[in-house]
Amino acid sequence: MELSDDTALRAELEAGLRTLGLAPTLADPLLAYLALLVRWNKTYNLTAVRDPREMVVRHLLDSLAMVPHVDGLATLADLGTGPGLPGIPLAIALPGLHVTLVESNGKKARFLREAVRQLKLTNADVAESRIEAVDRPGAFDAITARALATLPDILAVGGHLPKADGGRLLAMKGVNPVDEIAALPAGWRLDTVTPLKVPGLDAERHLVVVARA
Ligand SMILES: C[S@@+](CC[C@H](N)C(=O)[O-])C[C@H]1O[C@@H](n2cnc3c(N)ncnc32)[C@H](O)[C@@H]1O
Repeated sequence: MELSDDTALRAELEAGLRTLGLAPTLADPLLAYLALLVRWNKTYNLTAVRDPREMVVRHLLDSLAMVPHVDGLATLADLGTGPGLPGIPLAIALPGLHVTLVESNGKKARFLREAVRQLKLTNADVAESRIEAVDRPGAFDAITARALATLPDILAVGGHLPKADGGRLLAMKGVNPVDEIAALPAGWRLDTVTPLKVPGLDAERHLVVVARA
């Protein structure tokens, strides 16, 4: 059965989208992305999460919980995006946002290019590169990263990418990372820490926003 025909999966995704205040019509492109991820994951090992139902919560809805914090930005770089998380769900939900998916692993980058092409995501591009080698200083309103590194380590490799005036790091974290916040490098300050409620997920989630000092 095609994933898009799995009515229980679709219902769970649509309910989650409603809870997040997002249009249930996003379920179609999101399920198309999920189908590609499930198919490629069999041979490419893109994510350890293999159950599509778990992917809906832990990948799609978790990424989309960021939407209110990204809405209104023009450019976002998703650092160490892996199979496109959170970047691809964000690009699907926010057509006015341009997302650059940064990933150094060749297999994952190949999947990303194929996903961008098949999903016709005109607002996303793939940078197959080490983050620290992305030569676009100050090009982005914000950078984001999920499951990549500590806040200081993310800034060490990607701190050159947010724009000089008002550029931010929006990091998805589990528990409130107080030790990482205390270790922020010079030139950066904590802006906000917002608990996120991901539909269907009990685990703690936080969005940490770090701004240029
Ligand atoms: C644990 S995965 C997380 C993937 C995704 N963000 C997620 O939440 O599922 C970390 C990813 O970052 C990539 N990565 C780690 N360091 C990197 C670097 N310096 N430059 C580019 N990609 C990097 C790895 O190849 C891997 O795909």
